[in-house]
Amino acid sequence: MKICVLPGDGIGVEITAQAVRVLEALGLSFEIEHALLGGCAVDATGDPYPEATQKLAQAADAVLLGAVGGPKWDGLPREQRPERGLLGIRKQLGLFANLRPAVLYPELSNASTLKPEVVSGLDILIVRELTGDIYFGQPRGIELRSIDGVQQRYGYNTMHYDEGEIRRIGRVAFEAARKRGKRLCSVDKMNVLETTQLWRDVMNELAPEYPEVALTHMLVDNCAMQLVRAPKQFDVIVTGNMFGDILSDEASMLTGSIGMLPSASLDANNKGLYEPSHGSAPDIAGKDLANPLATILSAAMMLRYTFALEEAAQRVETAVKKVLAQGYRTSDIYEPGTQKLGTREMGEAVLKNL
Ligand SMILES: NC(=O)C1=CN([C@@H]2O[C@H](COP(=O)(O)OP(=O)(O)OC[C@H]3O[C@@H](n4cnc5c(N)ncnc54)[C@H](O)[C@@H]3O)[C@@H](O)[C@H]2O)C=CC1
Ligand SMILES: CC(C)CC(=O)C(=O)O
Ligand SMILES: [Mg+2]
Repeated sequence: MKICVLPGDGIGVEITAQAVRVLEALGLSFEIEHALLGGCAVDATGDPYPEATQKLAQAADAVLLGAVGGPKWDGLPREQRPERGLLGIRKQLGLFANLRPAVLYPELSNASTLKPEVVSGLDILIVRELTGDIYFGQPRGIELRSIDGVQQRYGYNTMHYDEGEIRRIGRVAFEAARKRGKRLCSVDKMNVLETTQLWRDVMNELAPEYPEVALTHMLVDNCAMQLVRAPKQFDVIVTGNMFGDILSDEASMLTGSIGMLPSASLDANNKGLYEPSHGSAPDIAGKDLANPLATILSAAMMLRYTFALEEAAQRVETAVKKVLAQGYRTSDIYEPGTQKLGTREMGEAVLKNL
């Protein structure tokens, strides 16, 4: 069982260290190797996804990732940006299915930005397509063009999906809904974007194969509103890469913090990359303030999806629940009456409960 760990940048280093300790404490025979991705890789090699990392990631059964990016690298040419390394590994490993569970732990009811009665029992799964859409579409660029006789900078990106890409993520979402609450909401912007008209058509074509799942559709702007109005109406949400990126950050706050939202990015054979849904949080990096629970819960998803170690996954998830029940909190989910811990201490509290 080979795991490639890519801490990345900013808080990525601090939070993956805690998740690795948890994995090691399980007493399973993992071979764990570390490599560079993102800004740290640019600094060391000039490439956000260097060849040595590619080899390790391809040879591993699973990848555990922290986060990449930060202001230090913002001025670089687009191809050298840390985020290109992240898109690169997702594409190269064929990780088209991004599962982002937004689950409210009852202890965090007051940390949610919504009233406890609106979020109690919240359990949404966002299924985000991860290797297509406008994040990958060609052509793209910023160039000088003559427009209305004036030389101007012109920026452009291309949104596209083929029906095969939509069908395979649709199947993942229907299967997930079948195993859960049997409700699937497909989110698009079909009223203005042809790409997402196709998205809706393909979802409708798949529906007869899953008669036990109730498929509905929602425009993305309405979905953004409904998530904060009445989030419990959702069971599984399936959407494209960009909409899923945005909606999952929004959904994270219903659970108390983006530091609580794990993710699994899977290929067709459940080889996976596991990472928290947040970024490198430069504002708190290096201060021992970051919440490591999203990364630890991502490691639990790794145990479940890639290694089929359901019992070990549940051990980790139970340890996280116990830590919250014992009143331990990092700053992002702190409220009076609870005990504030740093990143490392929170990792230790999980370890003690394993
Ligand atoms: N998967 C990845 O590697 C991602 C990378 N990024 C990159 O990260 C950098 C920063 O992006 P931002 O827009 O600031 O998003 P961010 O997710 O890094 O941070 C947004 C806010 O959430 C807080 N936050 C994030 N994770 C937290 C945690 N575990 N515990 C406590 N608080 C946490 C941060 O302190 C910040 O206030 C950028 O370079 C961006 O491109 C952004 C999103 C995902
Ligand atoms: C490079 C970005 C697409 C990363 C991100 O925000 C995400 O995957 O959630
Ligand atoms: Mg994001």
